[in-house]
Amino acid sequence: MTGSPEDGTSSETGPSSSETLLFGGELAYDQGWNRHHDSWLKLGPKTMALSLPRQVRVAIRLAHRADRRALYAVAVSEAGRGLAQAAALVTVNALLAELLAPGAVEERLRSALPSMAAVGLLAVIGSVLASVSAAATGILEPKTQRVATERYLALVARVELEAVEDDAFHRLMDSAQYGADSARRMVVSCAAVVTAAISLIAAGGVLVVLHWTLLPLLAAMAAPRAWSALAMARHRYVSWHRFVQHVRAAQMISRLLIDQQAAGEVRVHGVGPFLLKHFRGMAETSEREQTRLAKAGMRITLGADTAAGLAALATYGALGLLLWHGQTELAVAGTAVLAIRTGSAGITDLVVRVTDVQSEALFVADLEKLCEEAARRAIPATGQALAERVEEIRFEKVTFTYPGADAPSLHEVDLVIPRGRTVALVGPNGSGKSTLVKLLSGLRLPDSGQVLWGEVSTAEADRAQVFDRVAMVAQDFYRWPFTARVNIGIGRPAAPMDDEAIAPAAAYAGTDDIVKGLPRGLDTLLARGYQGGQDLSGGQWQKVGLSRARHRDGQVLIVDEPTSALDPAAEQQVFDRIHRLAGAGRTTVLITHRLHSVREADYIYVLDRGEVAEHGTFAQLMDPATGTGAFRDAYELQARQFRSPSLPGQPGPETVETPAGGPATA
Ligand SMILES: Nc1ncnc2c1ncn2[C@@H]1O[C@H](COP(=O)(O)OP(=O)(O)OP(=O)(O)O)[C@@H](O)[C@H]1O
Repeated sequence: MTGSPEDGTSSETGPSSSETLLFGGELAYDQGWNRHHDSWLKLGPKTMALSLPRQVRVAIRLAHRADRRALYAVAVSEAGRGLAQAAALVTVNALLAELLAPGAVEERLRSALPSMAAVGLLAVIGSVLASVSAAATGILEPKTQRVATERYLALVARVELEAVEDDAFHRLMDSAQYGADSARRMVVSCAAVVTAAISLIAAGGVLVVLHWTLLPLLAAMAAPRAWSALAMARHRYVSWHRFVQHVRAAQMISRLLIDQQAAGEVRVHGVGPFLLKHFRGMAETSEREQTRLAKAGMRITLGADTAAGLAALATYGALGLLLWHGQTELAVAGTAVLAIRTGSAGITDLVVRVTDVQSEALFVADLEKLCEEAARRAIPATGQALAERVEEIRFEKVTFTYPGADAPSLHEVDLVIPRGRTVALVGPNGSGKSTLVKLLSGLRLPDSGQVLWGEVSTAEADRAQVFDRVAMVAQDFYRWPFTARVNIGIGRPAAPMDDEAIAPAAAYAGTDDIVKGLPRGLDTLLARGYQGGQDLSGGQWQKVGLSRARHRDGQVLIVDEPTSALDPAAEQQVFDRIHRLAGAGRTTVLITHRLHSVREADYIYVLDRGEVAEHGTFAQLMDPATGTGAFRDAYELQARQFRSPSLPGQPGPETVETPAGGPATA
């Protein structure tokens, strides 16, 4: 069956028509787990059995780190349960022998009493141990997940910025998130494997003692069910990988229908019915898959149950024959029936659990891989110490190319930032200003040349010390979905965040006035979509960002486009404050396209296509005798936009005079 994008129906195989229309083809999330698709299916029972100990070790190591006592409790109680089952089988054998022995009924009952009591006691012990195991697993599960998550998050937070922007590393991070959850589930599955294995060994052992022929009969009975469990697990796994995309896409469409940002268009453009139709299209595809899976499950189970039934018939027939020929006693046959039942359930359970452990282990392995990779790409925790007082930061022939880029973003840049001065970086879009400050602050390292903090280059320095001295308001500074207080205080997360500590920073950038207007003042949540949450305007956020940088109190303040969203009065105020800070001994690096605001900078570097086009003081750059014109032309272009010939008293564009007296060129 094929469908059309208009009716939202879908074909049996391949992408649905809704998928084709909305996503341009089969929607394939670039998730790490996709890579497991083949690897798991290639695993035969032998490989699975051989690799099992290693997977179990990984889970146990994590659980051990999470809660040693709970892990021991699970191990001991699961082992105890298996042993109790074995003991129960042996005791039942004795009990049946006593009950079926010749003699008076009263006599037989009396002699069987201890065995009866023992069977009862063993059942109680088994249930107590099962409860202990369930409780301990309940404690262990979330802790194991937390330990696994914390471990990789701590490592990931320390990797170089380059790794964060690397697609391959991102993919690994995606699958590692599943790994933490898998580690949790693996603990449960491992505990179940222990129980299933012990009860199987117990049943097998008892059968061998009773009559050796019963053991292969047990295997014949259990094999079809084990096979069906394995076959169904594989079916579900393949199906999940194929159809998880559809399910996710349907979820994504349903989220769009209630998305705050999309809400306007959903209503005004009538997008609602369109999305709803395709939601159904996507959901129906996965529903069809569920139906197919259910039918396949029915066929497999029917086949397996028939085979198991025939094997059971053969087993019980064999038992009957043994009895008939007097090769075994009735009591022994009774125990054998119990052992066969326990054993076949044990084998099926074991296969299912081992399959679970195996598939979860693939994700746990990803987690391990991520941790190794994150440790390898971590920012070194050691390095040369910076001088107490760094007199200047110097770029010496610094060249830097982003990974995968064709051309360098910075090329042989030389630049000096003296202590306590304001240095402005200006230049057209994409000229390398933001890249330069990333190298300055140690977030990136040069490919060649060096960035020196005093005598120490950032490549050799203890980078934690470099970061410690920098306060930064980047162009895309982060809007934390926390309270206003935290949004300022997070500039120095280890310091107190009380009113006294936050107030000066809030006042510095005019955030105090914004806070006064918030319903809960500093404790107002700045995140939409939560109760009591509120958003700010772009300019208000910019003030919060500046307050955060002020609160950080770093020796070097880097402000990248600090006023792009501010009104003219606020903009003037911010620049005044930035310059005042520099006067107080703080070094300031200012990136801006508002060229009039760099008049007061001590030094200006003009970048163009990753190179320093010219540098000097404002007066030098504006003077045709000393400036190349790169800065002066841009400055004049901006200045002219404020002068309109239609306004009385304003000169026309063609007659504009530069401050240095030279004619302006457009
Ligand atoms: N993460 C990145 N990966 C690859 N290339 C990048 C990355 N960031 C920036 N670039 C490239 O490096 C060059 C310099 O970019 P940069 O952001 O430093 O310019 P800018 O001067 O700050 O620009 P703007 O004034 O627009 O903010 C540009 O060509 C840009 O496309």
